[in-house]
Amino acid sequence: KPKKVWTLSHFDIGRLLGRGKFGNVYLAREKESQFVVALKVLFKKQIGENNVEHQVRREIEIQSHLRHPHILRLYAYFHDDVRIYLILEYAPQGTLFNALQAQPQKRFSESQSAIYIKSLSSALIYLHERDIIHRDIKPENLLLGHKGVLKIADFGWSVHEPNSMRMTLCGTVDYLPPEMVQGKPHTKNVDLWSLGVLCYELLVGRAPFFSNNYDETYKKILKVDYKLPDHISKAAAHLISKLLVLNPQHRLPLDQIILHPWIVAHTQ
Ligand SMILES: COc1ccc(/C=N/Nc2[nH]nc(C)c2C(=O)Nc2cccc(NC(C)=O)c2)cc1
Repeated sequence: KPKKVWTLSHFDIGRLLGRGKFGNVYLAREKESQFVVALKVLFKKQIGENNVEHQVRREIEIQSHLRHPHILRLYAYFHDDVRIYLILEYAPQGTLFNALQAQPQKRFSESQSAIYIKSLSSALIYLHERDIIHRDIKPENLLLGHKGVLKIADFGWSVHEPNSMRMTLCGTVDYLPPEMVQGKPHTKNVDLWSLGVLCYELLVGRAPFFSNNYDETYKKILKVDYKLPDHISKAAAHLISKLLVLNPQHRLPLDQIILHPWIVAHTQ
């Protein structure tokens, strides 16, 4: 099927959805079909200045071929002299980061958390089968579609609210696994660690190794130094303890995560 060449004139541009380091995300509607999308605008100048052209190309190449219910679609892309435009699936309920903040106790129930972890695990199985790793699964990079269906939405450029305090110049370090903190090469098992960090954060409302400065956080990560509040069930605590494991090879594999009693108990 010949590739359609898209231009900005094919779209009505709507409100700003969020800001990012390399550009902003706007609600948009394709004029002919009235199909609603999210249009992410990346500035070539910033991309050039930060030497991430190759990363942009690779991320677009990967993302445009992925088809999974829990991975945000990249439908197409186009560019002009100044910007690159990504035509992305629109997820109406916004980021999981925002949804977490909106919770009365800033945390989700065990059932809701298990549903999110199962959705993510199935997306990661799909990605790992294709040797795609390190999808940077933190709440800022996860979106909620119709009916609150979770979607991995990162391109490697986490798009964040202007006020998401956790953003540092290179993004939050809370989710880094020990091997990456030590600058060792990372394998797909980094995703298992991040899944454990996310599971903790969804249930508790803060990251397991959170502290006020990088060095403190790094120290805690390398010692796997975290505590679980009493309200966390034994089953959830068990799953987290099988993911926040120093040795990447000893982390619970994805196919066993979706069969874990805590996941099974909450997702039928
Ligand atoms: C400010 O309140 C909002 C509520 C919902 C949204 C929905 N965004 N949905 C998206 N679909 N596809 C993409 C890509 C996006 C997206 O990037 N959203 C986005 C980006 C940065 C920040 C936020 N903020 C929130 C609160 O979700 C959303 C965006 C903003």
